[in-house]
Amino acid sequence: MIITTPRFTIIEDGAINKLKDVLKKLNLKNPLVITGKHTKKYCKFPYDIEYYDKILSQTIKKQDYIQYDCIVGVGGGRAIDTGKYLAYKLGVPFISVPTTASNDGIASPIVSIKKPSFMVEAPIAIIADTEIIKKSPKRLLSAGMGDIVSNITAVLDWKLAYKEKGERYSESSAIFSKTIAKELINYVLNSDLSEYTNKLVKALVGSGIAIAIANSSRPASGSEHLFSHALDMLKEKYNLNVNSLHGEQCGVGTIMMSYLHEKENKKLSGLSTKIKESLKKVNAPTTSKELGFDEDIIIEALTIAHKIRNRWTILRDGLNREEAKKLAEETGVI
Ligand SMILES: NC(=O)c1ccc[n+]([C@@H]2O[C@H](COP(=O)([O-])OP(=O)(O)OC[C@H]3O[C@@H](n4cnc5c(N)ncnc54)[C@H](O)[C@@H]3O)[C@@H](O)[C@H]2O)c1
Ligand SMILES: O=P(O)(O)OC[C@@H](O)CO
Ligand SMILES: [Zn+2]
Repeated sequence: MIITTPRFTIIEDGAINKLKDVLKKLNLKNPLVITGKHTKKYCKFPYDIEYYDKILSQTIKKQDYIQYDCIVGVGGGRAIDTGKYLAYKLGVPFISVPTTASNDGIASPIVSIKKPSFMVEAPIAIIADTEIIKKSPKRLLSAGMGDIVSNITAVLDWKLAYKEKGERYSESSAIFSKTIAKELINYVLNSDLSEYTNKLVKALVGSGIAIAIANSSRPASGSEHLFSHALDMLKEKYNLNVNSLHGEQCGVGTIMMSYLHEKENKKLSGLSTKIKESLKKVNAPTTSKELGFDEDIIIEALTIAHKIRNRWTILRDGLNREEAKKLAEETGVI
């Protein structure tokens, strides 16, 4: 198993201006920049630029990109994910330049733009300009909290799979991932949030690295992500016009899945409420209404989540409609 982690990680105001130095250190000379329409304004570099939706609308042919020796993703989750995917297809390194902090894709060795998500190499460098990220839409920064609290239930599910199914489990990456989430939750609940963005970026980078060390998304993706992926599936199935973000969906999923864990383990009592309070403090959604879904979609997502992928979690062989409805009601999600 080859574990790849970023060579350089820069998290500071003005970091984007160091892209040239990082390329030089890595002996990379001709990048292609992948970005989105709202974030092209940050790409003040002398390199070729393509929009991520153009890349996704066509079949990637290696010969069309032969002149580039790396890909640089500048933007939100989809821009970064598309750049990471293109780099994988071309067999060249990827440099992640997030302009917001909405999920841990900024550092993870995972491509989610194609379903199901799959492992690729970690970005060779992460350049997180906190000055730009701080100015990004607040809603995106709230969504990032959802992809961090997810680590709590992801690790609980991973431990359950180890105990009940003998699945491979890495204590070190589990503790790393869980601690990142607990630290951010405690900071959010006990502070004025003045350092929130900086701490969120570090947490998302750490979460991506925990995935790299485990060589699996297990430290950051459990039953709460199954619920989020189920919502994504239902959005497509029913052609729903709901623009909820990955992190927002995962946050609501974490409230419910931590409640299921709490019911089986007295030592966890109060966990779901604490998670909900931390999401509320950063204005992240905590109900189906705030997410934009009708109650019956939430219930249906809960009943199909366990089938999304072969990953053993607290959902075990799945909830029926009554159990799903009860869970969503008792946690205040519906
Ligand atoms: N690979 C992984 O580990 C992983 C994990 C979770 C999600 N993802 C990917 O992330 C996507 C979701 O990402 P998302 O929640 O960021 O949504 P998104 O990428 O769909 O939308 C983010 C929006 O915010 C805009 N934006 C970003 N930075 C901005 C800035 N500084 N100022 C103004 N606008 C800015 C972008 O242009 C975009 O319109 C998923 O579809 C998936 O592809 C990947
Ligand atoms: O493996 P998945 O479930 O796509 O998870 C990846 C990432 O979303 C974890 O935060
Ligand atoms: Zn996630």
